[in-house]
Order: sequence, then C-alpha cells, then structure tokens
Amino acid sequence: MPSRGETMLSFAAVGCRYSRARWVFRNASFSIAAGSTMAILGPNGSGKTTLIRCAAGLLSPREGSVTRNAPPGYVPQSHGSAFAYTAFDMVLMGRAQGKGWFQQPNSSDRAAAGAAMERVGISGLADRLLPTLSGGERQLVLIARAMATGSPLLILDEPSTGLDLKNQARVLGLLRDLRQAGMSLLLSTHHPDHARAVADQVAIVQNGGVECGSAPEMLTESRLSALYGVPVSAVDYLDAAGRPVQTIVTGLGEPTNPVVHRPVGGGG
Ligand SMILES: Nc1ncnc2c1ncn2[C@@H]1O[C@H](COP(=O)(O)OP(=O)(O)OP(=O)(O)O)[C@@H](O)[C@H]1O
Repeated sequence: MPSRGETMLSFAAVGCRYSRARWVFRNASFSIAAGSTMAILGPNGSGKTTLIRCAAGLLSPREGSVTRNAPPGYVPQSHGSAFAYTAFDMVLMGRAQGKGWFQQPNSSDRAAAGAAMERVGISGLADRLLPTLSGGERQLVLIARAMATGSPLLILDEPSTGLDLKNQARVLGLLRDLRQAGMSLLLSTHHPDHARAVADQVAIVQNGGVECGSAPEMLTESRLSALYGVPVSAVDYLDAAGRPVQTIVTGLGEPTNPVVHRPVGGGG
C-alpha cells in the first residue's frame, strides 16, 4: 500500500470534449492522496462519467494531463446487459489487469477473487450467471471485480445505483474501510449524503467547470440548493445509538405540524 499522503491521482488543467462544438468541462485540477476519497457531484449530463472515464484512462483529455501512480480498479456505471459469465469468473477478470491475454489465472488470483467477493458480501452468488442476477447484485459483483485487482486506487461511477438501503450502507461502509486502510477512491454520486459519508473532498461538475474543495466546504445547503435547483436542507438528528448525525434532504416533503425530527429507530 502506498504511504499515506502520497499522490495517487492528479488532474492538471484537464479539459474533455466529445466534439469540437462543446467542452464538457475545462480546467479541472485536483489530486487525490493515498488514504483519501473524492466524490464527484453534478446534475445529469454535467460530465461526471466523462471525468470518471478520464480518470480511469478510458478517455484521453483534450487538454491538460492526468497522472495515476497505479492502474486503477474501475467500476463502470451499471447497465442492463450482461454476458453469461458466472459472478466468480467476472470477479476473477479483475485479476487479468496487467497480465498477458493468454495467461491463465492461478490459485492466488482465485483466492483474491474469492476474498473480494467475501468482503463485498456476495460469496453466495459465486456460481450464478450474471444475466440471472438482479441489477443491485450485479453492481456488487462489479465492485468486487474492482477490488480483486488489488489496486490501491479505485474509481467508481455511481457505485450505489440500484442498491437497496442495506446494500447502500454496506457499500458506503466498505468504501470507508478501504479509505481507512490507505486506499484512494474517486466516485461519482447523485447523493450528497453519500458524499458526506465517505469523502474528504468533493468536486462539483457544472456548466463546463469543475470546482473542488473539502467536503464540509462544498456540501452546504446553499451550494447544493443552487446546484440542483431544489431546496436542500441539512437536518440534525440522533441516530438509533443516540449519536448526533446530520443528513441532507430535499425540502420537498409534506409539511408537518409541529415539525419534529425523531431519531431513526427511536420509536414513538
Ligand atoms: N460518447 C459521447 N459522445 C458525445 N457526447 C457524449 C458522449 N458521452 C457523453 N456525452 C455528453 O457529454 C455530456 C456529459 O455526459 P456524462 O455522461 O459525463 O454526464 P453525467 O454527469 O455522468 O450524467 P448522468 O448524471 O446523467 O449520468 C452530456 O451532455 C452527454 O450528452
């Protein structure tokens, strides 16, 4: 594992576009150190996936430079189609990174794939064919595949898409553990709450620009309300263990009278 604080990924004045007519974004500059996480937020179509693909080396920047100090583990945005591999074989493909085309996986590759599945909590799916899995189960397989690479740098495009609350919590907990273990993570999300749960830094992609800062600085009510064009509030409450917690909600719910924030799981 790289030493804590070492730069794992950096963008220097990066610009990306698909056609001459329009830049998706320009002048993106940031770096991610070992043991830290950056979340990318932005409206639909603003350029989050473009930035993620550029970071993963799947798209070349039109200007500026991207530096990685390891080939990353990559989790693509989930999509419907899937080849008829077993979940285990899909995860094992994560071990192919850096190997020759015809090199067979060995026993340590199999052990790493099994360990990644166990870590993500999907060992029970090992023999299932991908087309028979639910969208959320497939998403967990893709996360395990990225982990099986053993790379200290993980790049994830909307990793919680399609996951139920329990699996969202599982994935967020896992990402936190990986950061704690010294890994570097870059993820895109539509959930400011998830960014708050796992990220030290936040990049906001909007109107052709990328603005970066610390998570507390970027995840304010006013910034998020302006970003999404809906009222956004930060709500304090006590969790089931009685700890004060803050969550981010859109102010689109029904008005209550009187307004009471009860602890989740607190009954009454
Ligand atoms: N292959 C492509 N060719 C041309 N334009 C593209 C291509 N991929 C994306 N775009 C355009 O680039 C812009 C940014 O797309 P991108 O997928 O990066 O946005 P996003 O923020 O990830 O969106 P979402 O939240 O909806 O997933 C959009 O206007 C999109 O239409």
